[in-house]
Amino acid sequence: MDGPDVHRPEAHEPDDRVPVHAGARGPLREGTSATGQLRTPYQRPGAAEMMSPPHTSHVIRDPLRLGRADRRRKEFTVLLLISPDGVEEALDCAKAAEHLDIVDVKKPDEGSLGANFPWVIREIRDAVPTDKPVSATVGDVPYKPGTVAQAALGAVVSGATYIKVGLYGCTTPGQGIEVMRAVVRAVKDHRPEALVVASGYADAHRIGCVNPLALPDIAARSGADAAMLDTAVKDGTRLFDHVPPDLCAEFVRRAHASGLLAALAGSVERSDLGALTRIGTDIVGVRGAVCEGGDRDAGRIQPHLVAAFRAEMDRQAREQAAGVPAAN
Ligand SMILES: O=C[C@H](O)COP(=O)(O)O
Repeated sequence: MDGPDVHRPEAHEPDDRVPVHAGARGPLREGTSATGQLRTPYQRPGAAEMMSPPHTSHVIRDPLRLGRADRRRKEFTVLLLISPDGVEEALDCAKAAEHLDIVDVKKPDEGSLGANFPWVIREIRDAVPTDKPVSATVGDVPYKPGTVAQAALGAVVSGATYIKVGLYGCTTPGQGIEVMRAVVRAVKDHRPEALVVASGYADAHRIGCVNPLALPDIAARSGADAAMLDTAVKDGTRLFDHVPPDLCAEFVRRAHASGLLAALAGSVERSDLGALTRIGTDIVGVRGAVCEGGDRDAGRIQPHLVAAFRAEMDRQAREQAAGVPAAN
C-alpha cells in the first residue's frame, strides 16, 4: 500500500473488501492522515444524548434544562469509566461513585480486555449504586462469532448494560463486523437497551489486528452503539504513543458521524485529559491512573485518585467551555 503506513478507510467505505492490518511498520504517525480532515472542526451530533438516564452524568442527562453556559460545558463533558478487577475494587469504586459514571468489570490478568466471571459481574452489579451502569468486557476475543456472541450473552445476563468486545483476533474489518453483528444480536435479543461497544486496539500494529481507525465503521455497520480504542499491550506505552491526538480526533469524528459514542483508553493519565477533552471523546476509560502508584497490576484503585482524576476532567471541561486554553 502506498503512502501512510496504515490504511485509513473513509467513514462509509465498505471496509470488508479490504484486508486491513495495522501492519508491522509501526504506529500511526501524526500528520499522516489521508483524509486531510483531521483539524476540521466537527459538529458533535449529540451522541451522548443517546444514552438515557441513568446512564449519564447530570450534565448530559438534562440537555433541555441546561442554560447556555451549561450547554457549552456539556460539549466538553466526558464520562469516566473505571475498571476494577473484582468485587473488592468495585467497592472502592462505590466509595468514589459520585466521581465516576461507569463501572467496567474486567480481569486484567486475562488480557487488556480480559473477561471476568459471570458471578463477579453479578456481585459487582449488586455492589455499586444502581444509577451507575455496569460494563463488562467479553475479552480479547478470537475471530469466532458464535463463541463471542455466547460470551456476550453471558455478560448481559449477568447484569452488565455495556458490553465491550475487544476484536483482538480480527484482522479485517469484515471479520470485525461479523463478530460484532453476532454480539449485537445476542445482546439486544436479551436486553434491547443494553449498549454494545466494539473495541479495537491503538497498538494494533503490535498484534496484527484490525486498524484502529476502522472501528467506527465496524461498530456502525454491525449495529453497535459505541466504538472504543484501548491498548493491547500494557507495557507503559499510552494511547497517544500509538494513535496521536489528531488521529484520535479523526476516530471520534468518524464515530460521531455515524451516530456512535466514542470511547478512548490506554494508560491514559491526567496530563492527557486536555487533549482528550478537546478531541471530544464521550467516554474515557481508566485503570492504571487511579491505582496506587499508577500500577494497574500491583496497585489497587484508590477512591481519592478517582476523585482527583474527575476533578481534572471537570477543570478541563470548564476551561475549554469558557474558551480558556487549558494548561495541557
Ligand atoms: O477500559 C479501560 C482500561 O481498563 C484502561 O486501563 P489502563 O488505564 O490501565 O490502560
